[in-house]
Amino acid sequence: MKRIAVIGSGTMGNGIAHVFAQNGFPVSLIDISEEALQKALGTISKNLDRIVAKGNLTEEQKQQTLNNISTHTSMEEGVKDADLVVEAATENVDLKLNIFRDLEKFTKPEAILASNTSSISITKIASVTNRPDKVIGMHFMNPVPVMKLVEVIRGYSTSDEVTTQVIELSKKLGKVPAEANDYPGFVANRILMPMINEAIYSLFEGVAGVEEIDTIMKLGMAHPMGPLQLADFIGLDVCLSILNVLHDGFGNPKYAPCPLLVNMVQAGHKGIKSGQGFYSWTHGTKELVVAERFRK
Ligand SMILES: NC(=O)c1ccc[n+]([C@@H]2O[C@H](COP(=O)([O-])OP(=O)(O)OC[C@H]3O[C@@H](n4cnc5c(N)ncnc54)[C@H](O)[C@@H]3O)[C@@H](O)[C@H]2O)c1
Repeated sequence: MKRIAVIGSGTMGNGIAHVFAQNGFPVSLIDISEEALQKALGTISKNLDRIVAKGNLTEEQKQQTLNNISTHTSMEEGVKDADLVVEAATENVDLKLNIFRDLEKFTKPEAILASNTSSISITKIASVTNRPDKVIGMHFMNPVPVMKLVEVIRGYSTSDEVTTQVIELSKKLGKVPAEANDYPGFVANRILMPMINEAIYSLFEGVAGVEEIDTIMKLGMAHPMGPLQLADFIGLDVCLSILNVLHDGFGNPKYAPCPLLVNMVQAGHKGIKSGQGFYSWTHGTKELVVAERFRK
């Protein structure tokens, strides 16, 4: 696999383009918004500066990395030569199905089509193409240049050959791939989201406060941050939507989202992105201040 196309240049797309480009792959970065593309290039350049400052990359390698990236607002133009497309557009089923219908038309028939979706069925995405054996999940973690894991998700019809190719490619990026089958939440979110939901239930039922829950899980389990802080980072709306996918997909009440989470999202308290969640983020992300509502 030589030429890569990345669809969507937001949080994940710019990181995915960055790691491919830094590892010598020519990347077409595609977004419907020219502004998003320019922002992504700025973010990639800043992130590369950080790697240069640490002595892990030369200024020349930084330039080569940036030269490996071309930007496009036309999907047809951006994907025409791609051997692998990684779709990292907004998490919305209909939007992704439309993108994959277009990819079926605009890519070479042998191209592998991957999605970075957190929760949408790879099998469902594959069903709108004529090559379900070549459709696969490549679930990178945020921030992509830092996080080692790629959860490789096999749809119901994904071939062994394509899975092996994607696993080998992930290793070439310096990542550690781990294979999972396509069931709701795959592995990462199937385990993470119930933990976050249980933390929210513990708060909702008055078992402990925000700081106590996060301190217990952070220090007791050696997690880098507590589950409530992590939920604020991920976005409470994103957590709610993934819990709904688990709840609907398995029909098991153990995945039912905590009513407190539902209320917070309805009130627009979505975590860092809205400034308020379990913590108040109005002063930035350095200082942890428990949101007023949860102060004792
Ligand atoms: N943010 C995370 O922590 C995270 C982690 C793992 C996986 N994901 C998954 O990655 C995907 C992207 O998430 P994100 O957080 O980067 O979203 P984001 O909102 O930051 O970026 C999405 C980008 O997609 C673009 N876009 C929308 N429709 C498009 C189209 N038709 N063609 C091309 N571009 C289009 C938007 O303009 C935007 O720039 C989602 O599927 C999400 O579930 C996110």
